[in-house]
Amino acid sequence: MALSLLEATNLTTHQQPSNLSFSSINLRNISHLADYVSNPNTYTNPLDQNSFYHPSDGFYITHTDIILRQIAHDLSGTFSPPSPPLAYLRAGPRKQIFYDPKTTRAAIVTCGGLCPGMNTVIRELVVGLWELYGVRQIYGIQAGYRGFYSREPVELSPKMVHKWHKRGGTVLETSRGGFDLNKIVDAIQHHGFNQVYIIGGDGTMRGAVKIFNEIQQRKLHVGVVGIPKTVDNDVGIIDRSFGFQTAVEMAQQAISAAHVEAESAVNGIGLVKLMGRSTGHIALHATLSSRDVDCCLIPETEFYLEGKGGLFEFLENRLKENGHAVLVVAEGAGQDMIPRTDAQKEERDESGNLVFLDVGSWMKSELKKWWDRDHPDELFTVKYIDPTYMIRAVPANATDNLYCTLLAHSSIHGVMAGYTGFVCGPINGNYAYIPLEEVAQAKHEVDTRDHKWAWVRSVTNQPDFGKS
Ligand SMILES: Nc1ncnc2c1ncn2[C@@H]1O[C@H](COP(=O)(O)OP(=O)(O)OP(=O)(O)O)[C@@H](O)[C@H]1O
Ligand SMILES: O=P(O)(O)OC[C@H]1O[C@](O)(CO)[C@@H](O)[C@@H]1O
Ligand SMILES: [Mg+2]
Repeated sequence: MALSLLEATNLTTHQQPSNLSFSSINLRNISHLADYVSNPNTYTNPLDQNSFYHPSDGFYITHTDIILRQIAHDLSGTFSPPSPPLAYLRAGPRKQIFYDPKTTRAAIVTCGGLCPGMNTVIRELVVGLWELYGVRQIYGIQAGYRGFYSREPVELSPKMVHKWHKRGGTVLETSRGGFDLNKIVDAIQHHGFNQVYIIGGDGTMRGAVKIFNEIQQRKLHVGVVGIPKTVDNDVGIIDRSFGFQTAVEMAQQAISAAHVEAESAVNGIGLVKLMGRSTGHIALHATLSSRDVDCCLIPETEFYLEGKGGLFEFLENRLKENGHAVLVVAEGAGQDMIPRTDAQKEERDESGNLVFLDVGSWMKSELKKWWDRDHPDELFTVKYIDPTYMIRAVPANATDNLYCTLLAHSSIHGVMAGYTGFVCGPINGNYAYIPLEEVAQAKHEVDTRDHKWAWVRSVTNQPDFGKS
């Protein structure tokens, strides 16, 4: 929705800041309960009475507070960001809310794979709803989407969740599959939930869009918010997903171990497989942080093993020069090179995601075959480390914990203000409300044409596999 700036802000001309040079903005519309529930009641934000807050001028965020998606601009005009510039509503407490805390019943669910910080988000949703808004009916849905209709909700309180941020995983439990739209929305109605907090990855967000649409269809006074969780960092629009930094930090340990093993062997190769189904962000960031890596393979770039410019030639040179090499492979890399049986071609997990073969084991065996063929009389060692679940089944580090807290509180403020069908996340360091559908469709892949991937290649000196 493109609005003129004056329309978007309702400012009179004399109030318009004189140095504002955007003639219009593309402010992404966030659905609101008032769009389809007739005459919803409104209340003054209880933060007004909260002795810790003392809301002063500017404390409450208004519908005129926006976050711009694109903050880098080229004044020469060589690089043109989208015009009109994309903007999102800024997250934060609103003066007027659309829920009576006494009748608010919130449900929290976690879906998909684990990610550091899930428990922190749950904890902070509970504590935030309780302490900031005085909500007392807060429930955890167990075992993912299927838990809405197959398990009894668990009542949550600040006392109960007090230490959850110290624990990895999700105390509520999670699962894949089990998405039955009607059963889920029926259960939401049956339990009288009027706020639903959905923590999950791309698949979860696609499910959340359907729940939100169905709730609108049924004209229910129920707010739906998605809190993006993905250790792979593959959710688009937001700066990064929570838990990602923790995972990268954990990956360092595996890379260091692989390096030590490789260095301590004759012609030693340390091979590390890291998570990343369709994106190589963890592998890329771990490589850049570690500097022990000689080659990083990600799903976004193809590679080949044999011949000129191939991986084996590169490793051979590395072994000649240094006596050892470290190879990092994202789990989704090279999947089309691994032979699959017909049954394996069809294998899917409960959510319908293709089951990947273990690229690390395959690579280890290919490396051995190559060396035995080309250097039958020389020693050679491949040490394969697969820290897959170790990097995501840990509690969040301090930075991610803080991030989870702000994310949870910003989500609560948005829902209490009547917004629905949105995702909360940081854009250029500021928390914003983004339409759920937009996030469900956006994908965040490694851009192999940008400077970060060039850094990886310059740090490792790895081949470009015929790309340039
Ligand atoms: N297109 C879809 N429509 C409705 N529900 C979906 C859809 N895709 C996935 N889901 C449901 O969302 C839940 C989580 O999906 P999935 O297993 O793909 O994990 P995810 O949310 O992508 O998290 P991650 O991949 O980061 O672990 C599952 O219950 C799955 O059934
Ligand atoms: O074994 P699980 O629990 O299905 O999770 C594995 C998947 O989860 C992810 O971490 C995404 O959350 C992927 O990188 C990986 O393919
Ligand atoms: Mg996913």
